Amino acid sequence: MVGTANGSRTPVTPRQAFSVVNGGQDPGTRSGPGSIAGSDCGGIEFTREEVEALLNMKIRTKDKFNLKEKCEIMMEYIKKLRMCVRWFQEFEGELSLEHEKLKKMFESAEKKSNDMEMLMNAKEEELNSIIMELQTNYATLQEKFTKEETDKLAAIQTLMTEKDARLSAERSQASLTEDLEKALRESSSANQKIISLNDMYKRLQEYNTSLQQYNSKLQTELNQTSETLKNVEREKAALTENLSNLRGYHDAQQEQLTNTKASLEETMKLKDGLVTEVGCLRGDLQQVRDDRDRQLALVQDLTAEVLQYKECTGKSAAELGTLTSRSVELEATCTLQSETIRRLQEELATAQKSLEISDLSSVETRIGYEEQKKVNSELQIRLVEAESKVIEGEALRKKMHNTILELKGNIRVFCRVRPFLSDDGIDSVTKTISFPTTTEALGRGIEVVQQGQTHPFMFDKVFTPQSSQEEVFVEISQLVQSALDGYKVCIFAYGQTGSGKTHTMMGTPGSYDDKGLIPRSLEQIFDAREKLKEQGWKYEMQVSMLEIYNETIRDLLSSNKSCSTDSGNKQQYAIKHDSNGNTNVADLTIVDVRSSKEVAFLLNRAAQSRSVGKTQMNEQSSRSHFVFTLRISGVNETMEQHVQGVLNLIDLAGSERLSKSGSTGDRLKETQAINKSLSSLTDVIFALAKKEEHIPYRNSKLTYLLQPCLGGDSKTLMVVNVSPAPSSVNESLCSLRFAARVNACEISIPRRQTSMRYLEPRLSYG
Ligand SMILES: Nc1ncnc2c1ncn2[C@@H]1O[C@H](COP(=O)(O)OP(=O)(O)OP(=O)(O)O)[C@@H](O)[C@H]1O
Repeated sequence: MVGTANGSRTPVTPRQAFSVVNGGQDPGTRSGPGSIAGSDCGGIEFTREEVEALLNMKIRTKDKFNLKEKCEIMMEYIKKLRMCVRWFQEFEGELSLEHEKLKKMFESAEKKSNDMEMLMNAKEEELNSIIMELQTNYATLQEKFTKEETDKLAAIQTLMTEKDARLSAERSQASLTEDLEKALRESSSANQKIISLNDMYKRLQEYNTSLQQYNSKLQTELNQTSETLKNVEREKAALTENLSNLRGYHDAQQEQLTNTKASLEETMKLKDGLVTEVGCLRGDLQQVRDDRDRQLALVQDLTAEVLQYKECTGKSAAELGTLTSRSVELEATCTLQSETIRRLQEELATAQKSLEISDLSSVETRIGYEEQKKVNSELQIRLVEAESKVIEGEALRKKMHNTILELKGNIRVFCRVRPFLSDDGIDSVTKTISFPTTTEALGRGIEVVQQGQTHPFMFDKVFTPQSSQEEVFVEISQLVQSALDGYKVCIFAYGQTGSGKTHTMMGTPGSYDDKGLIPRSLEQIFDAREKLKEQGWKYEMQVSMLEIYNETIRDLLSSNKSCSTDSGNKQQYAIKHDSNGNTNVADLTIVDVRSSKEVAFLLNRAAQSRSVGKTQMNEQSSRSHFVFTLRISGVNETMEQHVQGVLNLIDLAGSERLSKSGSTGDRLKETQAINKSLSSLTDVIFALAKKEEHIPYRNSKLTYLLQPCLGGDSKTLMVVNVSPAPSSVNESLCSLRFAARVNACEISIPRRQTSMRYLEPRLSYG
């Protein structure tokens, strides 16, 4: 389409233009070219078809020989052609103008487009950075979204639970409505009762007031009891001192008694000798007396005979002489014997006198002995009383101490020093560790001497090398018991290699007296379970055991050996904590147990799976952290109560320094992993002590696993084991310093996990 000659761009359809050329006639209906109105072409336009039609037009006349007509038509045709040519020229000029204009427009458009492109590039860069930012935001949002999604799922679950609860509440509401109606019916009769109840209410109010008074009295008494407790503490100190005095006195009395006994025995021996001597003398005397009597009888017989002879006449003087000389002889013998008898009687009297004296002294000694015995038994009774008072006072102290610690939320720390071993070297005489005996520090203090300098420490309890496994267990038994009451309990042994951690936790295999805390705790728990049965409690127990070796969790109860490491699958043994502070380790073998024997069997199995390495320090040194977990779930249907406790018993790997362990190669890697996790433990403890906002639990598997025990609401006890060897003094000092920091660390107050509902069948880890 082309424009009008004057440049106006009024559109003209081809038919219009054609009709103008053909003088308003349709070319299809016309045989010749149309005549042009007017002499020039101004305002007339030609279409391509019209131009072609004009060029192809054949001049036909009715009469072939009528030249005039032919000439006129030709003239007309030429005129049209001229008009067409003029239009064409004008149109061409117009077109070139248009072309110029368009060219200019194109150039300016091109410039604009370039500008636009530059602008677009800048814009694109800007947009790219915005996109990047948005992508980062998107990732964060995605993360948040996932978290929200998880929260949402949890919320949905809670909602479902609440929905169930609501439905049951609705059901109970319906029944309550029924009850209400019933109650309304009863209310009229109850109204009458109200009057009497009002009376009772008044009386109750009075009772309440008296109770309040009683309560305030109790409060005062409590304050007094606290005061008394302080007094008891003071008394205990005095008693302890008194006791030690009494012991000294008792020892002296005992010694005196032994001496008296010895002298009594000697006197008795002397007396026996004298009695025997007196017996002999009496025998001799009797014999002499018998002799004398016999002689006297003989003398009398003879005298009678003499008299008889004297009377008789026929007796000769010789016979008389003989008889007289015999009688003189006999009289002399008699005198001699009388003398002997007198002497013997004198001797007897002396012997009797000395016997009396010895009897007297023996009676005196006996009286002294009896008195001594009485004093001794009195002392014994006083000693027993004093000891029972000390024990009572100690129990009270412990209870108060526990309460204070529970209120303070501290991690409790016990320290145990093992005895000297033959492997500790030749220097067993130098004493680097001592135990102060002052009232304040008795049983709680320990002092380490390093390069002439004494470093004192105080813990909740200090066990000397003489302390038995039983004594250690007695101190933790209450803690173990509380796992049955629904508390989370965590006991872990810390210390350098060979300091006695495994001995404390496990004991010596096969030795009954040397059983460690783990077997003793289990025996206590299973015994207590039997006793609690009488009160309607039913308990279910589950055991799991794992070790963390080179920052990798191993399932020690897994029957599939190839599955016992998580190196291949990151999801396996993943540690997860839920919002209730419970911990679960994915895919960990959990075994239901019914007796301590079953657990002992599992402990044996775990011991076989444990990785044990050798270092220069300890032939059987364990190179991994061992975590024993007992989950306890108790139900009391009568009381409608459910408790869920956890007992975590942990034997940590040795805390020695690299230089001391002398490790190389794989052992070095192990030591580094152990040190990493132990230093993470230190970081966590220190962050907790400083009450920092961020606690780096995730820095190691050990701390992440123990998160609820360290910063949560569990009862936690650390046993720091120490070697008495002078060669280990630096390590001992490090361990004790760490333990002191742990002791000062406050965690939240232990919370009992108890509910009226039934809990999940798979109990949580911690
Ligand atoms: N209280 C103790 N009474 C008697 N012997 C003990 C005592 N404590 C430790 N021992 C002995 O000391 C040695 C080392 O103890 P143990 O293996 O328990 O140390 P450990 O700290 O567990 O070492 P590791 O870090 O290598 O596991 C053992 O032979 C053990 O029997």
